[in-house]
Amino acid sequence: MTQEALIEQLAAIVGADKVRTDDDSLQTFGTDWTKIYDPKPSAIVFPKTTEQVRDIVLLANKHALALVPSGGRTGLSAGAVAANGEIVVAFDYMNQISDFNAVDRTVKCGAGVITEQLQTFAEEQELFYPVDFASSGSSQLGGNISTNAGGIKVIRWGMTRDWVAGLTVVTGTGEVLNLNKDLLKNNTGYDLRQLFIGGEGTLGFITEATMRLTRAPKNLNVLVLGVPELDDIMKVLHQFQAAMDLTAFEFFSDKALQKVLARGDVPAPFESSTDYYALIEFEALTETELDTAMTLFEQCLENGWVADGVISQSETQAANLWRLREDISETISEWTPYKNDISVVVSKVPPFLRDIDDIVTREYPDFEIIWFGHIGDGNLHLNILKPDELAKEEFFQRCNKVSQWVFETVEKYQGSVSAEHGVGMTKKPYLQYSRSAAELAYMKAVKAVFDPNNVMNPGKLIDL
Ligand SMILES: O=C(O)CC[C@@H](O)C(=O)O
Ligand SMILES: [Zn+2]
Repeated sequence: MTQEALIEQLAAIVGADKVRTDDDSLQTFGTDWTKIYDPKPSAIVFPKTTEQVRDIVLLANKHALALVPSGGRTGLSAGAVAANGEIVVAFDYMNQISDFNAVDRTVKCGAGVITEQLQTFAEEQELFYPVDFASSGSSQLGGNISTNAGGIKVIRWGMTRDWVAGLTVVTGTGEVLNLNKDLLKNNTGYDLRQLFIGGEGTLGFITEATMRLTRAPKNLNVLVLGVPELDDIMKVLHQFQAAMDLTAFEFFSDKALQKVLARGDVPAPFESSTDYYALIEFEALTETELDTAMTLFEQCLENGWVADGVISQSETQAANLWRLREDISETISEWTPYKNDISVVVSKVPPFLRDIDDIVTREYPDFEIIWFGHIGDGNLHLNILKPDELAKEEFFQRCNKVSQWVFETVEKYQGSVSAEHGVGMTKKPYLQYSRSAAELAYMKAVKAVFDPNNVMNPGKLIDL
């Protein structure tokens, strides 16, 4: 099909004003935050309804076109990159929130609803949508669900998967499915909803989701502790978790902190510095929780695990302490980092981290290495920063070589090569370190059932 005919056919489905081919739009909507691949889509289309998405998918099947879904484009694994002339299906206009049900504590959201929009809506109902991350202001629910996004509160409230009551999807054959009917209990066989959560748009596109809401936490307190030894962070976690429920347990290195502080937006947590820091958040419904936290802090000091610490005295201070952790990713993006988002079960974190740290410090003596992440979930973010003088291609080539050893260690510890960022294109070559050959064969077979003509986000997650 000629480009002209393609635009005409797309315009017939969504209207001429909802198809864009100008260079600016192609560059913007053709990529995500990965910065590795150059965007090269052939058109951007903005459907407004599930039926329009279905018609786009049918058109793609008829003419062997490739479709890439696009949400807030905050992904870090190139899951929403169109680098091969694909048509980008952008969900920005499908951003309605409707059908709030106070009894069921559910609400219907278009795929293009922004995470923060749902969080604010929940607050207005005196409820809470707990999945949260630094990109909440721009990430969209369709993308969150397609990557099963995690974030900073997983230790208490779980991943996006845990909040999806029902889904409307358009499969790769153009079938519209309403999955799970928002039921809490539904044991009628295979839960197809779960295949689309974390499916990265490779089986079909999510157009609507019913999301669950919950009670809002009260009086959240934030504690930042300076921890000289990496291993001791896990001892601190264990000590706190044995005595109280935490809403977050994060960590970051001094190198990460120094980068954030250098921007001058937030003050240092305290005067002394240690190699690592733990950020702990907990709900204090009464004074008792605060007293418990203070006692635990003192015990950690006495045990020599912690050298210094601060507890938030106001919401502003709590927000500033959070920024020390939450601003890291955006701050270091200036160095075109090579990203790893790896996980193991929590009990294996200390030896796993030591092994990986040995590999990267040995193999990258001239590179800056930044550790941070959701250590309470066993999820570590390892970012290698590109030296200014090194070309992007050479830098990524050197990183790819070391990746193999990193992922062999992930495999040895039975961990995951992608904890919460998804697979996309960047982690696809390494999937076999986390998934067995038999699993991969089943995944391929599932892809073939839902998308036999390989029109849905081809080249991502798994190849047909
Ligand atoms: O940039 C990263 O490596 C992690 C981004 C995000 O998952 C975070 O936890 O801040
Ligand atoms: Zn993260």
